[in-house]
Amino acid sequence: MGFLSGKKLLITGVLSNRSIAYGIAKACHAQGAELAFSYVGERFKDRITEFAGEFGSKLVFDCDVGDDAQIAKLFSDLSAHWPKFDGFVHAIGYAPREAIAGDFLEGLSREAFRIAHDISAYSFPAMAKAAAPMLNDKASLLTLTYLGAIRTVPNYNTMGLAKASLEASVRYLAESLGPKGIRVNGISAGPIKTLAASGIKGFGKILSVVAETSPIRRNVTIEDVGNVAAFLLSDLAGGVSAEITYVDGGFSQVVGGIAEPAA
Ligand SMILES: NC(=O)c1ccc[n+]([C@@H]2O[C@H](COP(=O)([O-])OP(=O)(O)OC[C@H]3O[C@@H](n4cnc5c(N)ncnc54)[C@H](O)[C@@H]3O)[C@@H](O)[C@H]2O)c1
Ligand SMILES: Cc1c(CN(C)C(=O)CCc2cnc3c(c2)CCC(=O)N3)oc2ccccc12
Repeated sequence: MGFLSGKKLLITGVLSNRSIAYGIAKACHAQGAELAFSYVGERFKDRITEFAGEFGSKLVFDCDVGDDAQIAKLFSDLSAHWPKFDGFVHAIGYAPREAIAGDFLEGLSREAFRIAHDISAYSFPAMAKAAAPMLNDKASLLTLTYLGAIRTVPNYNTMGLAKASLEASVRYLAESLGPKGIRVNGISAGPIKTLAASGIKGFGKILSVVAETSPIRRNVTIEDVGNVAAFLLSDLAGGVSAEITYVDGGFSQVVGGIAEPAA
């Protein structure tokens, strides 16, 4: 009997078996959770249906979080299977490419800023608002953020601003939903080679610097993130809310460039 037995959880953001959301789904399934999935793009339906099958689930829904009607439809369709459920994972992030490369100001535009904040930040409270009437007490909401929200990470640029907003939404959602017994948290994950990381200039360098600098002297994996996510989604974390938990091997706590590189 896993520590998520009896929990019904919606997982967004599974795009490949390297997705952080895939690691989270795997860990939650291993602890006995019942899972549902959302994805974006009809062309991925078969792939996501296959992933869901790996986790004993047939519940897959197409939802572009940039469209309020699709968010509403996601939860009305889900309610046909799950009148009530126990939480969701928001593993969604996007900014136009020019907004996450090169000089911050050169890549800055009102449209790129709007899109980054709409998809990467607004979508989390928007999903929470739509899901709230269906959430059991002791439900748990979780989003994924990055160090670039609080520290300047070269090239992360407008995504850093969106993640700062996302992290603030964790605190305000926790305040709004807490009286209903619902907890809201974030995981700030270290860099992981996923599709969202592909094509990022200098990503390889970021990975190697982190592997050399972080106290655990390695990069984190989607399994590392998945295990902490499963904990935060469970009643074991009943006393944790409005919190950003770092799953980055301690990297964010070390002043770079001073420690001896790993032997
Ligand atoms: N990979 C990393 O280094 C890293 C580190 C810290 C945080 N994160 C965050 O983790 C989360 C998951 O990203 P990932 O690294 O697993 O990459 P990924 O590409 O596997 O997942 C990103 C997901 O966002 C989804 N998405 C994008 N636009 C969407 C939209 N309009 N509607 C619905 N879904 C949409 C994609 O379909 C995809 O499933 C993101 O929030 C990302 O910012 C990633
Ligand atoms: C780490 C790290 C990441 C991974 N990460 C934490 C992320 O949050 C990735 C976010 C992301 C958002 N939008 C897009 C893309 C990635 C690539 C494809 C695209 O067109 N748009 O991205 C970086 C960008 C610059 C510097 C570091 C990083």
